[in-house]
Amino acid sequence: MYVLCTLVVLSLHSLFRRRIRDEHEDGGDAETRGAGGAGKAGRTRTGGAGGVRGTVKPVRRSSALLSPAVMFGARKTWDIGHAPCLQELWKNDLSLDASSMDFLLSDGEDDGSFLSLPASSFSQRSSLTADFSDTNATKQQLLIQARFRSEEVARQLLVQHHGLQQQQTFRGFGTLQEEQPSVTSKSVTVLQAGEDSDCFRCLENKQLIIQLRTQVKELEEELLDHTQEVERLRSELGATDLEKQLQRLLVENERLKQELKSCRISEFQKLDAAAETCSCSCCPHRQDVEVLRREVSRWQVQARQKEQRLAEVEQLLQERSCREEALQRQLEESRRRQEEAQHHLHLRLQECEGHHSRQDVTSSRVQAVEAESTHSHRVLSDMQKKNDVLQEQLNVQRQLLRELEIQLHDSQRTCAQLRTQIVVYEGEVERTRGRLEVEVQNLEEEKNRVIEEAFIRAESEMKAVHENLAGVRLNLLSLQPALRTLTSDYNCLKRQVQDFPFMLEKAISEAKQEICQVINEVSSTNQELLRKYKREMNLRKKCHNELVRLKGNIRVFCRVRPVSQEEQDSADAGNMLSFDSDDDAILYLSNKGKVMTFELDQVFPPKASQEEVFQEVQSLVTSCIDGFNVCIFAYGQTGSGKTYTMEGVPENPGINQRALRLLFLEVTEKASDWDYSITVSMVEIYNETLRDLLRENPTEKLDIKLNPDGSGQLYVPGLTEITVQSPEDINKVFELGHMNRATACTNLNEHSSRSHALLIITVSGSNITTGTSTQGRLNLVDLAGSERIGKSGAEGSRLREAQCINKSLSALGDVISALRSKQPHVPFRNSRLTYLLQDSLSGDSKTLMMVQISPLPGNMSESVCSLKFAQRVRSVELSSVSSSCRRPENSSTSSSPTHNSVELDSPPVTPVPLPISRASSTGSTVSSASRTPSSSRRRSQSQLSTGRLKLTA
Ligand SMILES: Nc1ncnc2c1ncn2[C@@H]1O[C@H](COP(=O)(O)OP(=O)(O)OP(=O)(O)O)[C@@H](O)[C@H]1O
Repeated sequence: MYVLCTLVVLSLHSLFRRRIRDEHEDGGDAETRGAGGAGKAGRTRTGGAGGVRGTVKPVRRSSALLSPAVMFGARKTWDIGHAPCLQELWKNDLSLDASSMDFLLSDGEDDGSFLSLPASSFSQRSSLTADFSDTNATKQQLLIQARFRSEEVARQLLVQHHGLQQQQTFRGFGTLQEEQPSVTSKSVTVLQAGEDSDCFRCLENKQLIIQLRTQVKELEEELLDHTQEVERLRSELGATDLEKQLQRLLVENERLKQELKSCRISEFQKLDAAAETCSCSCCPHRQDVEVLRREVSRWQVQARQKEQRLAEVEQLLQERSCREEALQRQLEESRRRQEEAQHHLHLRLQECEGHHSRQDVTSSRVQAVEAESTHSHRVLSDMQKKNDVLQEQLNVQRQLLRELEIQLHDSQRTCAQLRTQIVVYEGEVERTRGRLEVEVQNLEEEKNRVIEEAFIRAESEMKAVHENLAGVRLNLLSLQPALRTLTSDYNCLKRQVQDFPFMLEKAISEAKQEICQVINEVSSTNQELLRKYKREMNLRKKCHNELVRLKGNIRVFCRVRPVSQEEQDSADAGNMLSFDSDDDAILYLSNKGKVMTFELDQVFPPKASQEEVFQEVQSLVTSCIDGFNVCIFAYGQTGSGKTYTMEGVPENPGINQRALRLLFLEVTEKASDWDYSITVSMVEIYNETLRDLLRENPTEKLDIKLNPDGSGQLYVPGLTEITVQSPEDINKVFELGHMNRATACTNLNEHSSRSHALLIITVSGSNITTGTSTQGRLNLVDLAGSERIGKSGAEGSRLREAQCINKSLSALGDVISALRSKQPHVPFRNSRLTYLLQDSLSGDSKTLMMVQISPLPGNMSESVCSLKFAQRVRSVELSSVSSSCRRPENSSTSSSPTHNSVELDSPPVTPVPLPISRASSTGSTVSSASRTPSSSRRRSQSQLSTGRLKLTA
């Protein structure tokens, strides 16, 4: 019966619970439909209860689903249907996770079994769930407590239902004994009583449902109030002290940051203002501003580092605060559980004791009933068994109580440890806080210091800026009148600019007229200057000509070569030649006790250098640039130094190279006004044959012809002319000439002394300004050595060479004599040499004969001959016959040389018997035809013998 009643009660309980759950689900769904996740949680829980009721199905939930709002819709009670499972779990010592715990908490409707959980419990549940993940030990502990609680609640429910059944049963038994004493009737009564009881229970259950609903609503309201209250308290009280401290620090930090930022901004603004005010590069404040900027940037870097450090410390503090908070929550939870456990244990103990006392009462009643009925005996025995079971349960409960006490001790110990840990953490937090405060203090001091420094600097800067500003204002005040003046000027200029195009046009036309006028003036001035220049040039030329004329168009120099070392060893040059220390134109020659005096234009002693010789020659060379024809030739016996004087040696060049260098120098100096070109030709006359030494085939003979252009000039057809532009070109030309001369003759030395070598330099110039052009020619001649045939005893080809040489030299002497005596006829055609040099020996040409003398006594006779020849040439008195009277031979005769004149004017073989009558004794008016060689020779000899005679015909 008891079992039947229990089953009925349980089925009713299950039915009511399901109905409540359905109703609650309807409300919960309505509530959680908006909450999404909560609705899902409710559905999951329902499915679990309706589907697999007998198994523990873990459902994972997030901590968000455990919020009070969500938990409100799914109020937690102990599900009695899970009791066997819990027991089984307990027996198997299986651990439950948070989801299993959540699953085991389901709806309930019994007053006694209903475990009302306030909102604070729900809120703590989230922390409980969070604590599960902290440590396994804590989790296990909480699971054990949950098991205890579930077991305890299940047993309470069982006991309550059981007690209710017993009471009803006993009440039924009483009624039965009063109305129907028989056992059968008792049974029927019991059944009737069961039906009444069912009706009663139905009504009672309905009331219970209504009460429960009312209670649920009240609890909802209460929970809502609690939640609001908690929120309000939290907002009022704020967080814990640590949180408050942290918050305060954060606020302080923010404030400091803002302050620092504002200080920086103000400082930058001040600096920028100072920099803008003092924008000039030379302002000394600019450097200070730069320094301040650098310092501020350095402090910014340091501030950033401090901020980072502060953030790290804040983070650390926050972490520790969280940890401390978690520990505090853990401690609170532990305390709360401990109190709950104590409370439950106490209640259960009381209940057990009450139950025990009730059991004792029941036992006494049972014994009384047993005495009346066997059935009662059976019931009594059952009750005794039940009592035994309860006794056992009581023992188990006591055992559990002891275990719980042990657990309580453990919890207290854990609590103490946690407190110690909290104290440690608090100390650490305090230290960190102290450090932070010190750092914040330092930072603040640093910040204040920087701000003060910056402020002081900014103040000084501002002061300076203000001063500058005052100065600028003063300047502005002083500038205002100037500005007014400038404004008026500007307006005036504006008007002028507006009028500018017309003015410009007018000015341009005026300028054009002026320019035209100036150009005309300049042009006329130029014409005048050109005219004057030409006149001056002509004057200069006339002066030069007059000077040369005064000096003589034909000048005779004498150079005595030094005695070489070998010659000094072999012969004594002694006193044969001597010089006048007062007059450099006198040379004394003692021969056989007689002293012969020779007066020339210039005498160069052996010690005279090439440079000294050239200095006397260079005026003639420069005449060539002015358009004069110049002829310089060296005359003398073999070995007297002709080649040395004309060509020189590489380390000491002679007249040829120096003349060309001088020409280049002069031409370069006049390059601004004149455009000159210099051409060079080299020819050789050997045995009256003309050869071009700059040709590829130098053996080819050349001819001399009259220029077909009608100028009356002679020219050599096919003669090579090389334009030289530098001294290097000259060297190349000389090398080529020497090479060809060597190619033409097998015995160079011998041949070279037996031929005349001519270097012909033509200087053509045109004046860039005037357009006038000039052309001058410089003939530099290295004559062959004169030789006395009788003395040398030459024969054959040697004799022919000597005859040719003497003939040409004699012809040269005749030409020079004719020129100096201004004879109307000059026998140029008597030899190839004179014919070639005709242009350079006639007209305004200037001629220089360099007579080379050997100082050796063995060459005395040749030296005397040469000197006599030079003396004779020089001593011819200048004629007053005008140049117009002097006509070249070819101007009156044919262009080709006539042998008649050669024969007529040809001198004797040796230069010594030069026809004196032709050369000097006849005078300028005497014709060559009237001269008698014998008389002139005698006269000359007599004059020469005395050494005093000067021909002054
Ligand atoms: N002024 C001088 N100073 C030094 N040495 C000289 C001088 N004059 C001539 N000599 C030397 O005398 C020698 C003969 O001179 P050079 O050959 O010039 O005579 P030359 O008259 O040209 O003979 P040739 O008619 O046979 O050609 C050379 O060795 C030369 O170096």
